[in-house]
Amino acid sequence: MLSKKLAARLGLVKGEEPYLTVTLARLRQYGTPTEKKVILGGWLLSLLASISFGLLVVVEGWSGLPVPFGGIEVFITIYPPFLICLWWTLCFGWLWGAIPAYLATFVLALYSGMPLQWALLFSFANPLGFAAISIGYRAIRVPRDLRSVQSIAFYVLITFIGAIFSSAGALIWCYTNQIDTIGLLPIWQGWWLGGFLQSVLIVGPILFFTQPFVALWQRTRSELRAPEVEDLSRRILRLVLVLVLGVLGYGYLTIKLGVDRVESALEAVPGSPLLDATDVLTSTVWIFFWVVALIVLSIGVFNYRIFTRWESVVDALMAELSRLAQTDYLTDLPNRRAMSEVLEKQFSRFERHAEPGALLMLDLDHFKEVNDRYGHAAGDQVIRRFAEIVRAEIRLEDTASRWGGEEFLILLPRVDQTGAQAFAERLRSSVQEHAVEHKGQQIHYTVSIGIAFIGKGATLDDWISQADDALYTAKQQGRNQVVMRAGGDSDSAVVSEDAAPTS
Ligand SMILES: Nc1nc2c(ncn2[C@@H]2O[C@H](COP(=O)(O)OP(=O)(O)OP(=O)(O)O)[C@@H](O)[C@H]2O)c(=O)[nH]1
Repeated sequence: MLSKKLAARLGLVKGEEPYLTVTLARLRQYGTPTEKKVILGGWLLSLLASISFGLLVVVEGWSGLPVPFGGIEVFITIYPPFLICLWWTLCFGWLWGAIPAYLATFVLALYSGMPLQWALLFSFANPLGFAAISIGYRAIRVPRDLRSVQSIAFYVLITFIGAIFSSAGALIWCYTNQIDTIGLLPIWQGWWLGGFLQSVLIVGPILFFTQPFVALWQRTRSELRAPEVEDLSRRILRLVLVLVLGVLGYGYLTIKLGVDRVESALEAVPGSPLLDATDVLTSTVWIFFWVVALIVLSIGVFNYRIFTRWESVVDALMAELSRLAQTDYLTDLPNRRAMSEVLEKQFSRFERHAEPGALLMLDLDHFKEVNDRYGHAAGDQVIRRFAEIVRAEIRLEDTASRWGGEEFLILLPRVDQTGAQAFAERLRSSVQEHAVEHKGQQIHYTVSIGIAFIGKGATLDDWISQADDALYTAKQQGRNQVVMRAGGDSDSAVVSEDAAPTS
């Protein structure tokens, strides 16, 4: 996954404002009484208003305002349920808008005499448009507050696509009302244009004033949000498909309905020289359409390929960056920052499941002398060799880190005192036995080890400082030895001692 910060800075896919959707189940579980009252009450009111307005549209015969568009008079529909439900979709999530939109249209369709099976299908038109819009905002996380060029541009694009999908209802409406393709053109044009204009001119300003408050509230109420399950490239792929289908569907219907209209008009004048010219024109328009369709498809595929490539490059870079930030450059062991995270996890496992764990603090003895006598490069080599020995000794579930300078910290989870002691002793003697060769010289060195166990009531810091104390005792007692300290117990026990020269 992409780093949030980086992607936000790029302003491309994970902006500051993800499409936060509130789920009903989470609202019931985690919502405050006021939130439940305001949101559920508001939504139920919206549902009632949508159904009532939907019925009014049919009862009052609001068939749309006639407006000249593209050479014909189209009937721009005003459909209040669309406005209300689009707002809910944009601010709370698809289901919040889709359910009232579906029910409002369903009641309207049945009232106007549409057969049940067609009404069931017809009512999906607006939810379909809303789905396209929410897919868009899920993939491209531009804010919905319409306070920037980017935010407005995306809103206009995605509501256009949403309007095209929603206008699928016009096809069913005309079919069930036996309106032929000639009559379908002005209705369909008016349907999508109406949806689009309502989105931009009415819902847009409402969104401008309300969305910042909704977003602010949603940001602070993360427990109400639906968890995100899909990865980014799937979301982008869905958006590309929706855009391609929307644009092609729009182009296809516009041309098909326009051409049908011309052809039927020409049937009335057989033998007219216009027929030939129209044939040429329609064929040309269709060729143009298929060429554009191919171009739109290729651009879609191409953009998706660029995106996935970019995402995998960024992912690899981020993984490498995070590895570098967590790794010690000299030994390749986890560094102090990484080890601190591991320790916190182990400590919480101890607190929750009383899972035992031993912490070993190790320090190379008289290391200053090694540096002074053989040089800093030799000292580095000793540190590297020591890390190799540690790596060879630990199990898969253990974590060894360079805590700083010539100090190391090793965590042995699920280990008892005997096991920890045996491990430390093995390590200590292995170091003693393996001299480091540097420029033909044998450098002998030793290590002192302090062990501490997690104790009840102790904090993580206590645990680390107990290991440190044990190490200090080991140093005090002559170095090259292991000192173990049980959790919470201030008594330390020397478990091994084997003084040895450092060179
Ligand atoms: N070569 C090298 N030396 C380092 C590195 N990090 C720390 N040191 C050196 O390690 C030495 C640590 O010295 P001290 O803290 O005095 O401890 P010591 O000489 O090991 O003595 P005791 O710990 O008491 O046994 C210092 O000279 C540091 O400069 C490193 O990455 N490379």
